[in-house]
Amino acid sequence: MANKIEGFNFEQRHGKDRVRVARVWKNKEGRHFMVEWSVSISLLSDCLPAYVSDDNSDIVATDTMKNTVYVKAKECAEQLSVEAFSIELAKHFTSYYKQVTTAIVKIVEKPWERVNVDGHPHEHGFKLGSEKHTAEAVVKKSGALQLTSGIEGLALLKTTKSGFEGFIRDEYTTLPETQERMLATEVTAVLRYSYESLSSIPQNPHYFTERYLEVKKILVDTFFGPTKEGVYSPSVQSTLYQMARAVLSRIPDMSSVQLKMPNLHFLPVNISTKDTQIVKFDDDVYLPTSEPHGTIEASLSRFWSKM
Ligand SMILES: O=c1[nH]c(=O)c2[nH]c(=O)[nH]c2[nH]1
Repeated sequence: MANKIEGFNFEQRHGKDRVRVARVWKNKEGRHFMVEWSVSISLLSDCLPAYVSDDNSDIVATDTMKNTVYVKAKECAEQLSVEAFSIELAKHFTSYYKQVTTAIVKIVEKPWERVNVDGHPHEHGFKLGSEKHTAEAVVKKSGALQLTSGIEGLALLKTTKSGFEGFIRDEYTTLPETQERMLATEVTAVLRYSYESLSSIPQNPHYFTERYLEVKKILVDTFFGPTKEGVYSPSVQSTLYQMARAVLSRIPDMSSVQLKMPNLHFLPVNISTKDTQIVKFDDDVYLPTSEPHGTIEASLSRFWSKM
């Protein structure tokens, strides 16, 4: 919210970060379903008097925002996607309070997965997986919507079919060219949907979960290639582009993909004394590192996208 006050420009928003909620649903057959979410809410609202004249009468208390998360979780009779819940909450704040013009709700889902015991899915047992599903809904009073889904911490590694050659060589360069190296990364993806209003989104409560799983599969399959022969990566940049392109070409209702793919280096190990070599690297012993690491990121969007 931009305002002019006493000759200054003033922008403000308020909200509640990291409201943690877990929700369990039980079906008639005795199977339990659960999610754990960390919800962050930010409201753009007409509440200038609270800042400039000590009048809180237009303020939605952040404590109320926190309570609303639990009330809305209770009201969800069936399991729903993290996207659908973020839209539900954002819609509530913009429609319930006349002061609120825009609500931004971001949720990070903890990756609880049903366990298998002796090859059978457990009715009420879950274990923590790795990568996280995120969603952000920005909803305006008019019903205008911006929706993104995300993947955080998708760690991928392949032990061959990767190289890096032909880069700039100058008096600062020591990195040898190679057609054989390890390639490891931890993908962060932000996926923007093309829906622009609340009334245009798919009503199936699992729709966005299905798309999320589909995107994850496309990213992973493109990174690795076919199971036996794999696919050669001439750089992280090239692999990133192939991954982003595959998502946009196969998911029609996504308008843009932003990928961050750090290059997590595995350094060849060579150890020698002044007389002998104790360990000679033969694409076998590596020193895994996390610092420093390369940072490679890009976003790909359709021409008609508003991003
Ligand atoms: O795939 C890579 N891209 C780079 O930009 C880069 N830079 C570097 O040192 N190694 C690599 N690898």
